[in-house]
Amino acid sequence: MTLSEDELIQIRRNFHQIPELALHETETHKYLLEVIKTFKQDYLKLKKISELPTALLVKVTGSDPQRTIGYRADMDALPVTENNGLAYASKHQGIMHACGHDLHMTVALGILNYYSENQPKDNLVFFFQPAEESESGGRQAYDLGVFSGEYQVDEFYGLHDNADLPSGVIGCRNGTLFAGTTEVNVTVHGTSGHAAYPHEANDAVVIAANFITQVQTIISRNIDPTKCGVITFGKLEAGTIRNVIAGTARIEGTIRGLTQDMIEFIRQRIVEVAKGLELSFNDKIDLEFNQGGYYPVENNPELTTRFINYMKQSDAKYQDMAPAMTGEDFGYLLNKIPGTMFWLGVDSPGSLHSADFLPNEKAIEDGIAAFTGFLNYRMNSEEN
Ligand SMILES: CC(=O)N[C@@H](CCC[C@H](N)C(=O)O)C(=O)O
Repeated sequence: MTLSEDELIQIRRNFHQIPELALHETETHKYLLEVIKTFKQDYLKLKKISELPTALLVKVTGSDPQRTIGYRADMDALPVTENNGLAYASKHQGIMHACGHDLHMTVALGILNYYSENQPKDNLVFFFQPAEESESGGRQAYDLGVFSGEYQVDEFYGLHDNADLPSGVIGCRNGTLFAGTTEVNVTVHGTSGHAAYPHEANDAVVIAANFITQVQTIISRNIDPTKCGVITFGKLEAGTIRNVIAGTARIEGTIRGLTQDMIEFIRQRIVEVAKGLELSFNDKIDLEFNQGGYYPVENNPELTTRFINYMKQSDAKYQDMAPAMTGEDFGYLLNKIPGTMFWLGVDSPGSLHSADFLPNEKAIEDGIAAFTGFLNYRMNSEEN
């Protein structure tokens, strides 16, 4: 049975109530299986990955396959406490689908549901991917070799919802769509002591404050203003009480650039700033960098031109986009397999990753219609 709009919205709300952090998506995985079991099974084949147990691959066997087309939907949520007063709010304290992966999975299920009823010409592989926000689930799956044999994918597609685009609008661009990112962890080792005797201690809070301010000058003073770079420290922890000088501080952040060269440049300058602070404060600063699979998201020219041309002449609402500084480990998959990532507008009052993120659920149907329309054209048009 084809899922109705109300059923799809209910599915998204069910996902919304059970958000789980990267690599812990067990309830989500179980619910995905529950939903997929209600679909007609004739053309479907499910594959689990023992080393990545929350992931799920679903193959739809084509009637006369020329190729295998992959579609990825990410599954994980964020450590954010929801602030929307919803009847279907998160049941998991302090965790929220603040990046819309509940909606991504629902769109994927809608597309899968359609092709479970209407056998596609080409083979399709749906990849429900854990750990997009951290831990690089896409990269892990690829490196485990899951996209091989009958799950080998010739071209890959995936969407991300966009809070600022009108609901249902498809946004895309050829070339770089998203930045590459690298996670950075900083541990400042000072010496603790009494608040009244700062000269006998080495205050890690003061060093951390200097580190953060100096590192921000990399963006404002070291990079060409016409090129894009971002450094954000989203987490800072130090100390235990007001009258004890903190001996250590821990800072966690992310650096971003539209090219790998920019990421490398920012990384190198952070190392230099840390060395300078070690000299001036006589402390020790440990740095850890981890790019994982968060490569710049590079859309394939040929496939993306076809995708954009289709969207422009179809019933879909389409908008050309500038590159964004969001990251995605779909960048790793697109580095290995050609494909296209695109935005789906959800017109949310709160931004992505905020406690107020609230996508317009009407976008679910629009996303399904736009992408199934594209797939039917890709698979059946003479000129392809
Ligand atoms: C779409 C989105 O918001 N993605 C995340 C990806 C995180 C990458 C990595 N963990 C990092 O923080 O650099 C993003 O924050 O852009």
